[in-house]
Amino acid sequence: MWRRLGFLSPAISSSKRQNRIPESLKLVMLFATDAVKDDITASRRPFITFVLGGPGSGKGTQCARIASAFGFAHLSAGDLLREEMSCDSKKGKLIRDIIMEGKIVPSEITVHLIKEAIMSSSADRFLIDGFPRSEENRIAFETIIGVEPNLVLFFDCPEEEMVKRVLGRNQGRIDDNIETIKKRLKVFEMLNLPVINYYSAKGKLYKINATGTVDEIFEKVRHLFGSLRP
Ligand SMILES: Nc1ncnc2c1ncn2[C@@H]1O[C@H](COP(=O)(O)OP(=O)(O)OP(=O)(O)O)[C@@H](O)[C@H]1O
Ligand SMILES: O=c1ccn([C@@H]2O[C@H](COP(=O)(O)O)[C@@H](O)[C@H]2O)c(=O)[nH]1
Ligand SMILES: [Mg+2]
Repeated sequence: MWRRLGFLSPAISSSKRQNRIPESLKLVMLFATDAVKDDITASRRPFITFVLGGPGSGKGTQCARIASAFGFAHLSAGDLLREEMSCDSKKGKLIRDIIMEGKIVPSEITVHLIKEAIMSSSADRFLIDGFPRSEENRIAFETIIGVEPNLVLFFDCPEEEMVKRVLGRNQGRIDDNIETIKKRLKVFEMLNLPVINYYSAKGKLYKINATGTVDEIFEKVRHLFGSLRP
C-alpha cells in the first residue's frame, strides 16, 4: 500500500559538501539553548509532517486538502518567505534575489519564520510544506526548534509533468519561468534529495506517486493520514 522509499538513486555525490554549516548559523545554533527550544516544546509537542517534492509536484495543492480533511495547520515555507520578501527591507530584497535564482534562503531566516508561525498557532499538528530544502536546513530546524518530524511525505513526480504544472500555474510567482524552473529542478536534485534519502533511512519517509489527478493523489494521502493515530 504505502511504499517506504528505499534509497533513491545516488542523489548527488557532492551532497556531503552541503552539510557544511556556515559560521553565522553555527552561532545561532550555539544560542539555541533548551530555554529557547522550550518556547515550542514546553507545553506541547506538536505532530510535525514535512512535505517534500520538486517544484510543481503538488505539495501546496495536497497540503490544502490534508489541512481541511485532517485539521492540520498548513505552513508553506515558500509562502512565509514570499510574505517576508514583499517587505521593502534588505532582508526582503535578499530573499527576492535568492528566489529569483531558485536558490535556498539562509536557514536562520527560514527556520525563524517557521518557528514564529508555529508559536503563533494553537494547532497541535502542522504540515511544513517545502522545507527542509537541504541538509543544512534540516540540521538547523532540528537544532533550533529542537524536534524532529514525525512523518515526511515525498510527492514523487516526473520532471516533465512538474515543468508543465509550474508553467500553467499562473499565480504571478517571480520564479515560475522556464529559466528559474530549470535551476529549481537542479537545486532539488542536488540539495533536497539528500534530505529525502536521510529520512528514508530513518524509516520516516512515505513516497507518493504524484502523477494522476488531484483527487487520485489525495486518495492515497487520505489513506495514510486516516491510518495515523489522532
Ligand atoms: N495532480 C495534479 N494534476 C494537474 N495539476 C496539478 C496537480 N496537482 C497540482 N496541480 C497544479 O499544478 C500547479 C502546481 O501545484 P502546487 O502549487 O500544488 O505545487 P507545489 O509542489 O506546491 O509547487 P512549488 O514547489 O513550486 O510551490 C498548480 O497550478 C496546481 O493547481
Ligand atoms: O525552505 C525553503 C522554501 C523555499 N525557499 C525558496 O522559495 C522558493 C519557492 O518555494 P516553494 O516551496 O516552491 O514555494 C524556492 O525555490 C526557494 O528559492 C527556500 O529557500 N527555502
Ligand atoms: Mg508550493
